[in-house]
Order: sequence, then structure tokens, then C-alpha cells
Amino acid sequence: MTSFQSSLGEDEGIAEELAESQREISIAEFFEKNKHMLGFDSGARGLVTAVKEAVDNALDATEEAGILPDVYVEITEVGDYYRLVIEDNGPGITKEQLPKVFGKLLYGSRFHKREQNRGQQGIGISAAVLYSQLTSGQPARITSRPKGQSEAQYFELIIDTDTNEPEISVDETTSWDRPHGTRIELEMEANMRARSQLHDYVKHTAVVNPHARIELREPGLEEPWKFERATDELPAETEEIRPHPHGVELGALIKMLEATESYSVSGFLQEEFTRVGKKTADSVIDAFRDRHFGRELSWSPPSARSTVAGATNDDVADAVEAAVANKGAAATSAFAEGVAETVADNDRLSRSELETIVGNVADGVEDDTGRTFGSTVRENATAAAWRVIAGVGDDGAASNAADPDDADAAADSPIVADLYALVDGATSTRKDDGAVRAMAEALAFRIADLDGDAFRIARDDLDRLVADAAGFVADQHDATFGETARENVAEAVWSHARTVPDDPPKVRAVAGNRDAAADLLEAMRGTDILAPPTDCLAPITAELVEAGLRKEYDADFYAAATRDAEVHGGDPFIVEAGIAYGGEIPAEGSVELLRFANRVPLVYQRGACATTDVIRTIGWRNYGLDQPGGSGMPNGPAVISIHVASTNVPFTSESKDAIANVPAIEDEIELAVREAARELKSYLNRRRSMQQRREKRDVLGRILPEMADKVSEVTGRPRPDIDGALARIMNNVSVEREREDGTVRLVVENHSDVNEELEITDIVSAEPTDLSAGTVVDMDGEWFVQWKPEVASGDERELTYSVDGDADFEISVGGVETEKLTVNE
Ligand SMILES: Nc1ncnc2c1ncn2[C@@H]1O[C@H](COP(=O)(O)OP(=O)(O)OP(=O)(O)O)[C@@H](O)[C@H]1O
Repeated sequence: MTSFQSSLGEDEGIAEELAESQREISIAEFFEKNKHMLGFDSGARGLVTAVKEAVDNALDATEEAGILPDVYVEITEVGDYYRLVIEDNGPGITKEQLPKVFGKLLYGSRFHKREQNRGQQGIGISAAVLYSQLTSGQPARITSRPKGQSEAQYFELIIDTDTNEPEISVDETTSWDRPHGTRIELEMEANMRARSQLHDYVKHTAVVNPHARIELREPGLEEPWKFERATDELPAETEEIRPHPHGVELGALIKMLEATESYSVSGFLQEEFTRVGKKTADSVIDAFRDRHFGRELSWSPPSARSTVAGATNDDVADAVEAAVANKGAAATSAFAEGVAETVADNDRLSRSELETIVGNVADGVEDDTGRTFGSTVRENATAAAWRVIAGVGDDGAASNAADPDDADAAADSPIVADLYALVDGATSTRKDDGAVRAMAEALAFRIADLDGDAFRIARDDLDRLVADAAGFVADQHDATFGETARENVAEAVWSHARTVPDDPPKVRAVAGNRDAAADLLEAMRGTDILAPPTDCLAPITAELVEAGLRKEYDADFYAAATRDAEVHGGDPFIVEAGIAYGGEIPAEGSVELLRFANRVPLVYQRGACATTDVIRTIGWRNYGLDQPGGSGMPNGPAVISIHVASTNVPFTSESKDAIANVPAIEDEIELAVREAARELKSYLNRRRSMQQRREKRDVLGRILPEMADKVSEVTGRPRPDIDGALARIMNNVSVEREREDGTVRLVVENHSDVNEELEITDIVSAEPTDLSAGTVVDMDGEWFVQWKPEVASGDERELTYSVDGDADFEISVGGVETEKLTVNE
């Protein structure tokens, strides 16, 4: 029994007793106890996290202000503690904001912005301040000089963990030689055991931020580490965007519906979401109506039915005529004929469409005859015509379809014939006619049971109804309609059904009705909408991903890929991947994985990151890398880098070490990596085939002369000329120089199966003349004779010039892999 339990009294009043010990916990208090969540679990880690938070902020702030970042990081040992200083040349922070930025958790400028930033939560730097005060008891010392101000502001502060508010001990103006920027000084209990992570973070930050100048001084370094700017170009400026309709969740949508000032759903969609204009809003609303109201089934008019005995087009006219009273013979007949003719012009009609037709014809007849056709007359006429088209009886929908058990009655039902055609078209030809007919009748019978005579039905209900009819048919007629057949039948009926003309509910009604909001959300997700704009993102670009790898890794091969933007949770994201292979990269052990999120290197929690998971699931043997057991991290001399850029990177925790397993992001990571890996594969294949070629050539080069000697010895004839034989056997391109008196001939033979474009340079020690095409350049007493011949597969070219008899030559051939080249000088 715990001491808490033993301290409680008798059963009665326990709740009250417990209530006394309940109290609110401030966020600062919470994180004071849960430092690990923010990446401050140890002294070694705490130092790296503090540097990371401050440098990320410095880069965010400078870039946002359009300033090329100049970031200075200094770590020194001060007695038992470490002092961390980070300075930037950013826009500075105003006197009013500064205490909150550093002295209040969850205070920042980026949380509500849909824009690519390193910072997201407004917690990073204040968490560093909290860690520093907890471990060293010292306040944070901050100097900041906003751009355009003559003096800087100096603060010393800690966070009051009870209230999560800054507690300021010093607040004064000071002079500072930087024209603008921010300097943070934190003391903390720390150690340098995580030096390699710190170095990785700084080095990789420099790699993906070539526009930044970064300097690091730390106790272990004799010379400061300086990363100079590689470009004066800032990353593309990002724009804030609204959420994308494909990415919001129900709760967020309801919140947006409650907060919007829009009255109509169309206005709401256009105002609050990116990529929604009038046309897209209309499509979403149609889909919303289909879900919210259901669709109206449609039927073909008598004129379109050849199989049904009974009803004809004249019956429509007669029915309408009978439904109209007191309008005079001429007007009544014009109206009835007009309705019947227009109905006959349509392949299929729903109740609402018929209503529109009747309305239009009535308007026309009113204009022509001066007679008024009021709403009751119109409604009566619609009902009368609908009875003929859909077979609705006078007493309502229930009689519109015959009992399927009564074959004679079924034959009279107009919608059975219609459904027969739909079912027949939607099922395979192997279904026998009896089964199709039984299905049509069973469906008609169930449709007849729908409320009202307009046959409104939601897609889910239609699916259920078809399944129910299929069950009936299986029982009674021993004919099976499997899942696919049922789906096809439902789809055929649904695709002929019509979106209803009803106005969608207004925003306020949708906000207050969870089911309606869910219908709207489904409609948004189901409508094709342009991918979100990418100007809110600043990808590194494939070119710079590759350049970054080239800068840091001396490899034989590099490849990179940038994907198009996709959406998760309403936020767009872009994935980029790069691969470096061979060269100086260590061949032993698994490949190195570099992970970046919004240009920030991720140095911890590699095993818990979506990037690592994806790399492990790819079958690397297909791409030419060794992968023991066919899964897991591949081995070999390779570095893989992955960058996820998003307006909201889903991290596994507040310490932002690892990317969460969001399927949409994982898919894109996989596609980006596979894109780069495909290039690696073709490089490795090429390399392997060149290797085999080299080996074959070496063997041939050894045995051909021996064979020639042997042939000569056996036959007693002169040794055959084997020049050129090697090139022919190897399918090589051969370049052979022949000299006769003062004439030099270069013979290029292409034995390979592709056309070749070569670049041949002969460096000659005397001036060449009479060149066949080509160019010649005099370089201090050496003449560079150059040709760029194109030689088709199986063809040969001759290049000639004249030169003094004593001249020396040196040839170089480009444009063909050395393994495919045979040069005989
Ligand atoms: N060096 C700086 N220069 C200018 N403004 C800064 C600087 N550092 C922080 N800020 C401002 O202070 C805010 C809070 O910073 P903080 O590191 O706490 O959170 P964040 O960077 O927004 O998000 P995260 O918690 O994900 O790091 C930032 O949003 C930014 O507006």
C-alpha cells in the first residue's frame, strides 16, 4: 500500500479528499519535469539541443527578414558549467516581445502560420532557457538590437515555472557593435560527449544552407570551424497559405466552420481554403449534396423504351392534359404537347428534372396564351407525367413496381424495364437472362419502398439495397450476384442518378450538425482539387541536394530527386532525396543516412524516424546495394540524404528529432529515394558491364598475340595482322594512326552497336597542314588538331592532315568510355 493510499480516510468523502489535491499544472512546470520531451534529457544532449534551437531561430529570423545569415556559436567551459553564446545578424526582437520569446513556453510567431519554417511550436528557445536555469541556476542573458535602432536592449531573465511567465532581473539599454541582431548567453550543466552529433548538426546545417555563414568555437577545436557562404542567394521566399481541402480533419473543419464569417458553404470553401475557386467550390457542393441529400434516380421516358408495352409518349400528353383544368382547350393542349415533346427529347429524367421541364413549358405557354399556370397546376402536371414515366400509382410510390413474385404485374412496371437494361449492362454476359430479370424486379420492388416518389437515395443505402436484392435473388432464383457484380450494378444505377437541385445547408447549419460536416469533409476529399501551391515551401532542389553531397562526400556517383508537392493534414510537403556512392565513402557497414526537415539536420532518434523505416523497407538488392536478409539498412559505400519540407512537419515529439510515420509522407519518401536509386542502379549496371568488358579485353589482349604466333608457327605463314581484331571482337571503337611520308591518317572504326560522337585531339610538335575538316590551335609550339566526328554504328571515318616527317604525336579520345576504346598509335 502506498503512503498516499494509507493517508486517505474512510471510503466516505474520498472524492472530496482527492479533489483537494487536484490542481492546475503550468506548462513550464510540466516541461520542467519532462525535459526529455524537448530534447534536454542529458547534459550532452542538452547542449546540442540548445545550439540547435538557437541556430534554427537565427536562420529563420534572418531569412524571414531577407538578410544573409551570419551565425556565431561559442561554447566555453566555465568552472563546472558550460557557457553557450549564439549571435545572429537577424532583425532583432523588440523590447516588448523579448521577455516572452525567451521567458514563456509556447510563445512564438510560427505556430499558426502555414509556411515552411524551422521553428513551429514556440517552445524551443524558452525550453533552452528553462534547462539552463534548472541546471546552472543562472538567468539567460539576452542582447537584441532591432534593425534601425541605435541602441540594443539587454535582459537577464528566468522563467517562473509556476506561472510560465518571464521573471526579469536586469532590463537595460546597452551599446552593441552589431547593427542588428540577437545574442543569447546561456549557462548550463553539460558535457561534450555528444560532440559528434553537434558537429554533424553544424556541418549538415551548412550543407543545406549554403547561403549561411556559420562559425563554431568549442573547447575541443584549436581553430574555429568556419563555414563560409557558398552562395549569396537566399532560399526562395515562402508565402503563407491557407489549408488545403484534402488535408483537414473533421474537428478542424468544424472549428473553421464555426469561426468563418462566410454565410454560404461555397463562400466558406473559397475564403478559407487554398486552391478553391468558384468552379471547384461548385464541384465540392455537388458532391456534398450527393452525400447529404442523396441523388434522385432517373428513368427513361416512354419514347426511349422499346420493350415496354403500354405507356407511350401520347400517354404523357394525355396524363398532363387530364391534370389541367380551366385553362382553355388550346392552352391545355399546347402545354400537354409541350411537356410530352420535351420529355421525349431526354434519354432519362429524374423527378426534379421533370419539374423543371414542366415549369419551363408552363412559362412558355403563359407567354404565348396569356393564361396563368400556377404552382398547383404545375405540380399536378408533374405528378401526372411522373406517374406515366416512373409508374408511380395514384396512391404514391409503393405501387410503382410490381411484386417480383407476380410475373404479369412485373412486366407492366416501367422501371423494371429500365433497371433490366442497367443490370444487364453492368454484369457479365455470362449472367443468364432470368437472373438479370430477377435482379431488376427485386431492385424495382425495393426502390418502390423509398420515401416519396422522387426516389432519393444515398450511395450507402443504394449499396445496401442492391445487396439486399442480391440476397433475395440468391434465395429465390438460385442466381448469385457476387461483390463485383453488386458494386457494378449499384454504380450503374448511381451514375444514372442525378444530383438534386436543393440548396446546400448554410455554414451555420453544417457547423452545428456533425453528420453534415462529415458529408462536407468527404465531399472535399473526394473532389479533384489542384495540389497546393508550393510557394509556401522552399525545397533545397535536386541540384543543390546533389551539390551538398558533392561538397561533403568524395564519391564516384551522385544522384538526387525532388518530388512534386503533396498534402498531409492540410499542409503541403515536398520530399527530396539524394544518393552519393563509392569513392572515399567507407564500404564497410551500413550506408549513412542524412535526415533533414525544413533544412534542419536531424541528429537523434534515427531508429524512430519515418525516413529510416522507409529505407529499411526498400529492397536495395534491386538497386545494386548489399542488404543482408533482403530488408533493413543496406550496406555499402553510400550516403542517402532525405529532406522533408513542409508547412507543418509531423515530428514524433516536441524535440523534433524524428519524422512521424505519416503514410502520405512515407509514400513520397519512398518515391523520391527510389527515383535516385534507379539512377544508382543504372550507374552500377554500367560500371559492372564496363568491368566485365575490361576483364574480357585483358584476356583477349593476352591471348590474341599468342594465338597469332601459334597460327604462324603451325601454318608456316607470316604472322597474321591482329591490329583491329581486338576492337572488332570487343565491339569497340578503334582509333588507329597511320603515317605515310608526310601524311597522317586517323582511321576511326565504330564496331559498337550505337552511333558514337567522339572528340579526338592529336597534339603535334610541328605545324599541321591540309586538315580534313577539324580545327587546329597553336599553343606555344604545340599544335592541337581537333575533330568531333560522328561515326554511325558499323561505320568508319578517316581524318587526315600533313605534317613534317619528324613530328611527335600524342592522341587523346573523348566521348567514349575508356573500356570501349582501342587506340593503336
Ligand atoms: N534569434 C531570433 N531573432 C528573431 N526572432 C526570434 C529569434 N529567436 C526566436 N525568435 C522569435 O521567438 C519565437 C519563439 O522562438 P522559439 O524557439 O521558442 O519557437 P519557434 O522557433 O517558433 O518554434 P519551435 O518551438 O518549433 O522551435 C519565434 O517564433 C520567433 O518569432
